[in-house]
Amino acid sequence: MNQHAPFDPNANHASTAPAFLSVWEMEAYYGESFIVQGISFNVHEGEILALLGRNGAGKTSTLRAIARVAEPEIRHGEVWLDHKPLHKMKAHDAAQAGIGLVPEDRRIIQGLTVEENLKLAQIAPPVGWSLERIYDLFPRLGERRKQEGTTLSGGEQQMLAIARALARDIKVLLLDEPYEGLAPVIVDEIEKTLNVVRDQGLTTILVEQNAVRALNLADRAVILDTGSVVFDGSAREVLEDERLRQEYLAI
Ligand SMILES: Nc1ncnc2c1ncn2[C@@H]1O[C@H](COP(=O)(O)OP(=O)(O)OP(=O)(O)O)[C@@H](O)[C@H]1O
Repeated sequence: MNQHAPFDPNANHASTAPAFLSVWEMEAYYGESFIVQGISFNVHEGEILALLGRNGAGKTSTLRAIARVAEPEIRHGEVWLDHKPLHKMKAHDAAQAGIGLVPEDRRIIQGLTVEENLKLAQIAPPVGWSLERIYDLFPRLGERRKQEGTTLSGGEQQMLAIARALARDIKVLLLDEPYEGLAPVIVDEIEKTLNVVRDQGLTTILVEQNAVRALNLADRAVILDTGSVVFDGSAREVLEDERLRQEYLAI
């Protein structure tokens, strides 16, 4: 796309389905370091997009830029969510517009129970899933609703972090390495919940080191390498392309 052409959030960079979240020629910087180098990709409503690439490729930076947290700073390009210009917003407004970022460190609030963590997420409208619906999806959290959140196991804390995002009225879930450090059986449980979330129409961007797991779950994949998009297509295509897997994912 021409850099000077007016941006059309309905235009498609790589697919025929209408875009729900559009990243267009986004450049992002930490200070003077140019980390995300003018990337464009679309995410469609109700899909799981795996955002993959080697260490340092720029995956976390891309999620952070979309969520408009303090750094990295977007200095060129646009990000649109359901016709709203995220690139013009601060993190709080991006969250209000429907971004639900679950960072790698999960940020469970100390001194609060599971239920209090969830209720805190619902303190400002618009409210998302009810506690009842959340406990249906995550029975482990329902059983531990009175337990302090920081005393949960790593997998339970990851579930709480995802549940807390769902407790708000979000449109897109941004997950940064949700499987890190978790036993395969817990990863299975989290995958099941992500499938349910997709069935309910929510859109997810999944950044994950475990690329095989992510590709088996995702509908589409975008692969980054040194801050640029090197692949944008179906997840199955990546699984079937040995060269792509070896060159960019080392699998
Ligand atoms: N706060 C920061 N200040 C300066 N540079 C940073 C900062 N955070 C990340 N970077 C740099 O940005 C580049 C991309 O990092 P990023 O964390 O986005 O990559 P990643 O693909 O998520 O990597 P990983 O898979 O290892 O988590 C790296 O070179 C990293 O050193």
